[in-house]
Amino acid sequence: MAQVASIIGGGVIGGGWAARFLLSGWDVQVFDPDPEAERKIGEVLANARRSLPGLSDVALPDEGRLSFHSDLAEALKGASWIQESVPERLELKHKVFADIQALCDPAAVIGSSTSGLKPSELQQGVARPEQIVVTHPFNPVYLLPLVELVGSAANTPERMAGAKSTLERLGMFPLHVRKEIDAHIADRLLEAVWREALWLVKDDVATTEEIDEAIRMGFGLRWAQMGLFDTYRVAGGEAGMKHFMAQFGPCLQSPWTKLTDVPEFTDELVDLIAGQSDAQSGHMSIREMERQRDDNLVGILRALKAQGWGAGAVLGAQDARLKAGSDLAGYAEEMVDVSRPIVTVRRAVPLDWTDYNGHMNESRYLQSFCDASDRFMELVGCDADYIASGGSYFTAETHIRHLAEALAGDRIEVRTHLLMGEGKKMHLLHTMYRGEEPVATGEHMLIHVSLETRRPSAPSARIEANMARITAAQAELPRPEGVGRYIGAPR
Ligand SMILES: NC(=O)C1=CN([C@@H]2O[C@H](COP(=O)(O)OP(=O)(O)OC[C@H]3O[C@@H](n4cnc5c(N)ncnc54)[C@H](O)[C@@H]3O)[C@@H](O)[C@H]2O)C=CC1
Ligand SMILES: C[N+](C)(C)CC(=O)CC(=O)[O-]
Repeated sequence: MAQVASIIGGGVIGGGWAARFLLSGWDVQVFDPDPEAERKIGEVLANARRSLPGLSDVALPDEGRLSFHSDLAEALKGASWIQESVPERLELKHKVFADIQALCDPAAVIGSSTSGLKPSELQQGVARPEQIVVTHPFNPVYLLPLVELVGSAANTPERMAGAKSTLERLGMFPLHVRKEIDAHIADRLLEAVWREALWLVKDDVATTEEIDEAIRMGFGLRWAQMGLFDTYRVAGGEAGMKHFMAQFGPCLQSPWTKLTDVPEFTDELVDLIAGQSDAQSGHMSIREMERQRDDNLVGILRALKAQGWGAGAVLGAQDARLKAGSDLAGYAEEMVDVSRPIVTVRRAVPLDWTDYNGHMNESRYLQSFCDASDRFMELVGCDADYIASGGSYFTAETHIRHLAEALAGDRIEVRTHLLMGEGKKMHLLHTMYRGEEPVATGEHMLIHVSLETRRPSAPSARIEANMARITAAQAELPRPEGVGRYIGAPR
């Protein structure tokens, strides 16, 4: 049975949490007095569905059930995680916690999305302080892995460990903030940069657009992958951080920054900033900007995943977790039902696989079929150890047919039919499905080779035996439609 998350407050951040839980297979129950909450969450979810599933190279669990409740007790029913995301006002959060604790399971975690309040402040005067922890996420919650996990002396190590493990299973990176402090770690940094930026606009040094260019064309890109200290260590040259500090430390004493002075939010300043911001990007709606942001983030995150670095390493670990729990894990020759086409790929179409036509680019069909061939090779015994011992398959010929369009976020499955597996030859027909609709076929002839001579060679006896077993098991299957087709209108 799916686990249940209760989302209390479904605005920008609550909506993002709802998407993160739902697409990770949890049932989600929302409580928000705003009559527009259902529509707003629906729009956030639409963006999340096209971006989050494709971050993984393995299928996410089936989506959970989403429901909206006007009765708080109903929204809390069965919830093992309760995420509070109401406006940032301490007295409101206290009232909400009192209402929640009167009705919820005392074993459930109550996570607060607060950007700045300390857990000990949130816990003041509540019935069960130990139940409440800060779980501060980053927008968009469904894509960014960071969540600052902050407890107080009232929270036991067991409760903190339990919360951490749940967040990890959601594909997030819980950063344990060891000492509670106003605004945790990340918002302290963000506030400092924001304060400086406001001064630069107020003093007419730069426009909002020029400041954004200064970030996204340079150090913003660096920060996405190495953060502040590793970046500066490298900037110190061969002598590293000590040299960097000796060279640039004195600048901190000179008036490079306005530090903690806050410009007064006069009507004039608000109009100046909002006016420049409208001129900069007012031609796009907020939803359009969200989609552009998501496209960019998915590209960056997937590039980092290929490097196994930073946030990309978190994605890689999540993929490994999802794969380990699926039928596509490891070498399972005896466990797989080979009497029908074998599932060799199950995943969603990533945003960065789509092209100017708004659908999956043709190169990605080949990539998926290549992944399917790799999985099939593994199943017959041509796994990593076998390849390291010097034998492998090369693809000699490929024919792909496109039958329907696959769009970003679509869940696709490749089922593989062994048409012939004898001696050096392995003839495969992969069919890609969305649900039960065939989207494409890929017919491939692979030849077994010696990686030493780079010439065709006989496979191992085990591979031969496995291919014979699968050929026999699939012999009764109807010959798949389209096998042997060449380019041209069917005759
Ligand atoms: N917007 C941001 O960039 C981030 C905000 N946060 C934190 O998340 C929390 C929520 O912020 P946002 O989502 O931005 O605000 P928001 O204004 O978009 O959403 C707040 C939602 O709470 C609902 N609400 C008000 N009273 C309620 C009640 N008694 N019970 C249930 N729902 C109620 C409102 O109808 C609204 O939908 C704040 O604590 C904020 O500091 C955390 C990370 C980033
Ligand atoms: C502006 N903010 C303080 C609400 C921002 C955050 O808390 C985190 C974020 O997503 O930038």
